[in-house]
Amino acid sequence: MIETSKEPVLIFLFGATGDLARRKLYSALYRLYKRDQEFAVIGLARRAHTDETYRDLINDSLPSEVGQRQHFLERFYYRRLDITRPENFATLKSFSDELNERYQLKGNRIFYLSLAPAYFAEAAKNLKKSGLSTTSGWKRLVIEKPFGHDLKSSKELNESLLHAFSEEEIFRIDHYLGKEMVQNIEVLRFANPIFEAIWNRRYISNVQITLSETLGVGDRANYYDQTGALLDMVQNHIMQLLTLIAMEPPTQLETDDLRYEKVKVLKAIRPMNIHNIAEEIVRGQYTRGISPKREKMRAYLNEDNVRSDSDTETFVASRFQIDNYRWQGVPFYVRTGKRMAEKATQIVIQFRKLPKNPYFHNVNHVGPNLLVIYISPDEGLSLKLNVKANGEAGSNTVPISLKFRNNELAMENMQDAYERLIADCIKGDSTNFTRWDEVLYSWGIIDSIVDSCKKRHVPIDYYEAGSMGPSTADELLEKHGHHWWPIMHME
Ligand SMILES: NC(=O)C1=CN([C@@H]2O[C@H](COP(=O)(O)OP(=O)(O)OC[C@H]3O[C@@H](n4cnc5c(N)ncnc54)[C@H](OP(=O)(O)O)[C@@H]3O)[C@@H](O)[C@H]2O)C=CC1
Ligand SMILES: O=C1O[C@H](COP(=O)(O)O)[C@@H](O)[C@H](O)[C@H]1O
Repeated sequence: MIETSKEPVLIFLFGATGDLARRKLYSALYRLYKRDQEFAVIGLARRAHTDETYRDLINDSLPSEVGQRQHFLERFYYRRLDITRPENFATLKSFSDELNERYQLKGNRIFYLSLAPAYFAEAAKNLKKSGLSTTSGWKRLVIEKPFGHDLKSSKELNESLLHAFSEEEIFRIDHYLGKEMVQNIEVLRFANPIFEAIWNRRYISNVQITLSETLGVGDRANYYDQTGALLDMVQNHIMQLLTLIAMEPPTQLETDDLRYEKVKVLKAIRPMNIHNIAEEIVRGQYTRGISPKREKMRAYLNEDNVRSDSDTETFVASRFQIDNYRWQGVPFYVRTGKRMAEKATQIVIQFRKLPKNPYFHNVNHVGPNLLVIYISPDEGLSLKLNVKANGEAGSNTVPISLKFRNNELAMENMQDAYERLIADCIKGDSTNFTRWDEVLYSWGIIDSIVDSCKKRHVPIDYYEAGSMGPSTADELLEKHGHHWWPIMHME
């Protein structure tokens, strides 16, 4: 049983009618409620709702098997609010004091900004101006991604937030850091001395990080068409996974020890420039295609609210190089995209070949050792080895996999990413949230890509919806003597 702090809290949920709230946040709050977390929620957005119709909306967002809904729903209240109107914030003050008394919430407050990023700074400013962020308990600001749209805007955003909240009170959420197997990377690496010995350029040939999605842009084109895969997925989730794989062992597992090590990796990633960009990155966009379920899928350009001449990338593949002792010369290949053949998040660590292959007569090819970290939908690990083929001559080998799989029952009872991160926020534990300097250095790398792509006019390569991306993404690895490992499965 996972321990959550029982500190009660009043949650101000901005963007209460939005996609993220409906798809993830209400079910995460339900699970926290089931673990006896005490809270009340004021849902905030512009459209008209009464408390009752808001509770209906939440009810509809919960999975069908959820029981005991009524008591859970009763702690949700709705107030109409436009972020751009400070007077709307002022009217919340007496209501929040009333809820604080009614539910004995000790003045503790979380302001969760599940909003378009353009509103983050204004929301923080109005929270301060209205006095809502002054409270007798603790206060925390949870801020969704993306944190700015480039280095300059992220610095401006951070400065505005700091007028109302301190760095310790700002929880920049990256839901990948709440995933079970992402949190397991640190344990796998630092609790197993056998890996520490070989986790470096002498034994590792390359690292491959894949975040593939089958979904298209859906109804989020207003956001996505301005953003693209590089900013939506690489700047945050992929950079975080890469730093967890590449960081040095921290001396302790305290919040800042881990984050310092992650920042060191980000500082060592080689920025892109106009001379190398065309070699290091592939930008793709999906055309129409057929889904694995044989359904027709539209091209990105035909999706609702996408500009008809949009050159937004829905796929990115790139090679990153880390200029430090441990990783010099080891490529970190990453790829992510919408409308790909399969939904999967996995990391493959490919070890170097034998220095000399004594099994060259072997009928089977002696493949490299692979450590695969399955993040989703499968959760587990596998280590690919070569062993003697049963009953055959000793020189004949077969590949086998040693596997660990999170068992399904355990997975059902496990916290999901949002639940775990909201619980951490209530506890005041920011280990799995992004510190400001992580954001800063990550934007530095992304800016170098965006600027170089513009100057070199890196084109969009088209891929059929339902495929694994454009063929140029394969060529990106082939020219370095590597290839993408297909998505692997645990069974
Ligand atoms: N959806 C997802 O899968 C993910 C989203 N995120 C991030 O979460 C955040 C929210 O995304 P998402 O839920 O998809 O966005 P949506 O567009 O679905 O929702 C936006 C919410 O903001 C409200 N809103 C819009 N304008 C105002 C305003 N002026 N004043 C007050 N409220 C306003 C909307 O309600 P109303 O129109 O009624 O005002 C709605 O509730 C974004 O930062 C996004 O990047 C992060 C990871 C995944
Ligand atoms: O942050 C985001 O993540 C989701 C993918 O998350 P996952 O947990 O389902 O892998 C992505 O669809 C969305 O575009 C992006 O904003």
